[in-house]
Amino acid sequence: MTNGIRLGVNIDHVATVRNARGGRHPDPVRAAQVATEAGADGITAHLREDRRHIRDDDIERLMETLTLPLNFEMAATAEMVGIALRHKPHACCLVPEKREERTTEGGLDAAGGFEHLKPIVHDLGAAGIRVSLFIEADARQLKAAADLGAPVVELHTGSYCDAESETERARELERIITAAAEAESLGLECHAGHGLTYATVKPIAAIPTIAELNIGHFLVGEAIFGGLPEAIRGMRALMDEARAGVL
Ligand SMILES: CC(=O)[C@@H](O)[C@H](O)COP(=O)(O)O
Ligand SMILES: NCC(=O)COP(=O)(O)O
Repeated sequence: MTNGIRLGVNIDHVATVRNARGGRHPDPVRAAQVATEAGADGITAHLREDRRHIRDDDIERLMETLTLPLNFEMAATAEMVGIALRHKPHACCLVPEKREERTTEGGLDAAGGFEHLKPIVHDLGAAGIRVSLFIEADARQLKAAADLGAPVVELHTGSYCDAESETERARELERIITAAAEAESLGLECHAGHGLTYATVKPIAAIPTIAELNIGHFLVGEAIFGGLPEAIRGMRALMDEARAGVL
């Protein structure tokens, strides 16, 4: 951990490139090793129900070889809970999934899905897994996360990153700042992620109550041009600058 904020590197889209051709290259588990050497604080991998990027075998190999904490992103389904309970990763982040979406649209409806989520959060927590809920920066969802007994929330930064004007981006940032403060007052550890880039990371990393950012797609894209270690080190440097007040 550096300056109080951790960088979790999401390796999903290394698997997207591999799966475009089949076979084994590029290997997301090798990417996790490279990320470890480059100073990542954790590795995130999302086993989608349709297995479009990360596959079961990747999770098995990560659990065997990884020296960093694994943040296992998963839908709140019986199948995924079974996989999580078998592997017991450091953390499970419950995310919403739609078959037809290109990427994770919006946050988990922790309030609307309270009764469904309650036993899942309980069972994962009872197995010693740190449960996180990937939610929108919204007071109702934060309250539901706290009432569910999840120790962690991850705020979806997609709307902030995709904002089409500076006014809209400022409004989205304000929502995240307010939610991060609310999370702290509810006793929740606060993470954030989705769509973050060199251009958008600093205002989010500067929020003092955010303990972790999970970043993947942009880093994998940058790796094409300058290598994965350089991309990770570049992101790490921006996060550290933001934390030190250099915006
Ligand atoms: C939940 C989330 O934000 C990530 O898992 C991530 O964006 C990579 O997976 P997808 O792009 O498949 O949503
Ligand atoms: N939970 C967000 C994540 O792991 C990374 O999202 P992205 O940077 O790949 O969009």
